[in-house]
Amino acid sequence: MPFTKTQFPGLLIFEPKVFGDNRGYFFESYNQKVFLEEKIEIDFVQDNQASSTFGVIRGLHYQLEPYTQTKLIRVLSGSIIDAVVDLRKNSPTYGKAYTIELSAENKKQLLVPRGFAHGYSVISETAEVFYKCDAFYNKESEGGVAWNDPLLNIDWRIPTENVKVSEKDSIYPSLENCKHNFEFNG
Ligand SMILES: Cc1cn([C@H]2C[C@H](O)[C@@H](COP(=O)(O)OP(=O)(O)O[C@H]3O[C@H](C)C(=O)[C@H](O)[C@H]3O)O2)c(=O)[nH]c1=O
Repeated sequence: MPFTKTQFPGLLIFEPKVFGDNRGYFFESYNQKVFLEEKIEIDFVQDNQASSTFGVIRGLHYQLEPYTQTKLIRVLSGSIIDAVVDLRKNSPTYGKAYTIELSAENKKQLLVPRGFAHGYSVISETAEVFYKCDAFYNKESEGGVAWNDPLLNIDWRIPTENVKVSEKDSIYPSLENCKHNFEFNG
């Protein structure tokens, strides 16, 4: 079964079957049939790709309704610590953070439902991250939570004294002061 549940409802680890041989490997990085077999029906509409160097943190970001995004995240090269925070107000894991190492080597993917803030740190020299989204980018609906919120206590596994973040990522509020939350649909 290519999907592994986490303690966070709807947050799944996806590990497609990898076909290795003396040339290298092949795998279907996404196949709608595999998701539909598990009753996971997502209409992805946008693919994103970002390259970052060691010590970068991007996040923790979300988009507000009606532009909330489900994301399927994987790493094309290098390694990241992928982090999500459950912002679904009635979820049993509301306010909790989850982290996982995603890498070109482990070929793991993370399926992040709508209602989570998402970010990642780069723990290799460089990392290229690719993710599918089921809603379009909408700058005006962007929001975020502080990557260094002490209550979230995310272990980014990089030295944070000289972390590389964008200007907007250095001014997002802590979760406690974040005025946004989302519906939880079980
Ligand atoms: C996200 C996005 C950005 N852009 C433009 C806007 C900026 O001119 C430039 C860089 O955007 P930003 O600094 O917001 O990129 P990230 O910091 O990687 O943002 C992402 O970081 C975390 C990890 C996420 O999960 C989100 O997908 C997204 O918020 O790309 C676009 O044109 N389309 C897009 O979908």
